[in-house]
Amino acid sequence: MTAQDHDLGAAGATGRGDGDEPAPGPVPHGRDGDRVVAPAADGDDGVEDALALVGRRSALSPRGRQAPAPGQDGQHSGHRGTPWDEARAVASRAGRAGVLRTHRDPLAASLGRVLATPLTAFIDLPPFDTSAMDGWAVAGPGPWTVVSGDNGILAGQGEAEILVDGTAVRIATGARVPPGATAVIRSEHARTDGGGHLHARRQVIHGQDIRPRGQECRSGDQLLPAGTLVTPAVLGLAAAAGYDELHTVVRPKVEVLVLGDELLTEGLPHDGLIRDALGPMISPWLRALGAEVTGTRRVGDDAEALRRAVAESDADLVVTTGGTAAGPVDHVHPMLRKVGAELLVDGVAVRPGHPMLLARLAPGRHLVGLPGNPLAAVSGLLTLAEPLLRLRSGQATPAPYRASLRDEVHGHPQDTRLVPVVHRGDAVVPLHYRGPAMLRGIAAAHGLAVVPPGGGRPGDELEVLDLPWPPSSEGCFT
Ligand SMILES: Nc1nc2c(c(=O)[nH]1)N[C@H]1C(S)=C(S)[C@@H](COP(=O)(O)OP(=O)(O)OC[C@H]3O[C@@H](n4cnc5c(N)ncnc54)[C@H](O)[C@@H]3O)O[C@H]1N2
Ligand code: MOO
Repeated sequence: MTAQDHDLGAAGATGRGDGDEPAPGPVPHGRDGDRVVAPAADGDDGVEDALALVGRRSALSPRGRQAPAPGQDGQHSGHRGTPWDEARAVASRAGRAGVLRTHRDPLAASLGRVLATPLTAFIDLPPFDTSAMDGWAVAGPGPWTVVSGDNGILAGQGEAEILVDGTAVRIATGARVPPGATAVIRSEHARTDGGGHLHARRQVIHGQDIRPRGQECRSGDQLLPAGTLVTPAVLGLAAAAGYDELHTVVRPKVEVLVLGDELLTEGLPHDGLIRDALGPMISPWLRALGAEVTGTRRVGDDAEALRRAVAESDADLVVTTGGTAAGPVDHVHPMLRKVGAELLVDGVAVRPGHPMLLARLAPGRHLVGLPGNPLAAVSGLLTLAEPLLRLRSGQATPAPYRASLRDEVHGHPQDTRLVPVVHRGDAVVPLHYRGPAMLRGIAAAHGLAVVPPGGGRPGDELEVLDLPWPPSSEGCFT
């Protein structure tokens, strides 16, 4: 396989008291030191909205600045973060920066990549007039004299002799229709008599059951545009159209760094330690978004190990999990400052996940910092990593998709909310268990509804970010 550089890029809460529902008053849930006193039965810890309502942030664009020191600037100095849609636009622009690498590979190796150039028909399809049924090719009106016995014309044979008017020949599905034939009669719609003649049992229409040459496409027609994801069906079409290899965009290389000394990679949580939920989740999710994940490394809460891992990485995108806030071992901001990164997005006005960030490490190389709370990490994945990877892997941008909300979802006063939903008929239904530290809702979800500040009421048409895999079942937490 040859890799070549191509410049394409330059080119539920249904009122069961989920704790993430803000209350109408100034502070929704009481805080007790580190403990948040949430009103919820099945919801989350409520911290996000409590923090929002005490107004931690002012509006301050991070664009063009180096990473600030925690407590000195950035997300911990009181700014509210980049509006959600603006953050996605910045991530898209980051994904467009630089050059897309493309290559030509055999069909099977191209599955899951994106077409770098349109799929154009080399030939007419079908390439010849083809019988659509097993039966008889006939010429002119019947009855017809049968001109050959045995199997007649089979699929895969060269061009047959001209069929003269008043004659019929046996033909198989997929065989070339002989010149002169005017119709194909299915075997069950015809009978032969003892005298070697064929009689139709029903009316014969000119051209019936013949697939004419070029019915699906003519040579030179565009079958699929650049930017199309190569699915199994695309492989089939490409093969039918005569392709042996496909010209696709090289998947961007992504490395995942999982932060946190409290994380276990196996067994049951114990003694304050918990299982790493993001290591197993982020890498396949990134693959589903079009990335080639080169590895997932656990770097603990070691500031120097994190700096080294980022400085030494040759990935197009580094994704970190955890350590985005201002705790004593939250090393992402200081590390970005040390490696001279430029913060493009430093906090987003979205719940959960507001400490998420996007930084430029070098021209065409970026870092997405996902917050450690697992649903907040998903929010960061879809807000920042998804648009960046979509552009970086050459995928076409789908039109935003909206669906009607079935049940009310309370809004955050200023921020967008991303709420796990399932599709039910024409509507989406919000799921429970959607607190920032919970995965139970998203694991059953078909997508995330984008709930604007102020909330959504039944019947509102909300944008839905579908998850990059087919819905498996109806969610059971509505
Ligand atoms: N004083 C403030 N504290 C916090 C704020 C804030 O604005 N001011 N924001 C809160 C929000 S919102 C989030 S989200 C988190 C973000 O924290 P970090 O990105 O620094 O993440 P950690 O502190 O490392 O972890 C947070 C939480 O998530 C758990 N975690 C981390 N990694 C994993 C993993 N791989 N699998 C499962 N769980 C993980 C970790 O144990 C913590 O419980 O900060 C809030 N605090
Ligand atoms: O509440 Mo945090 O949202 O987990 O970003």
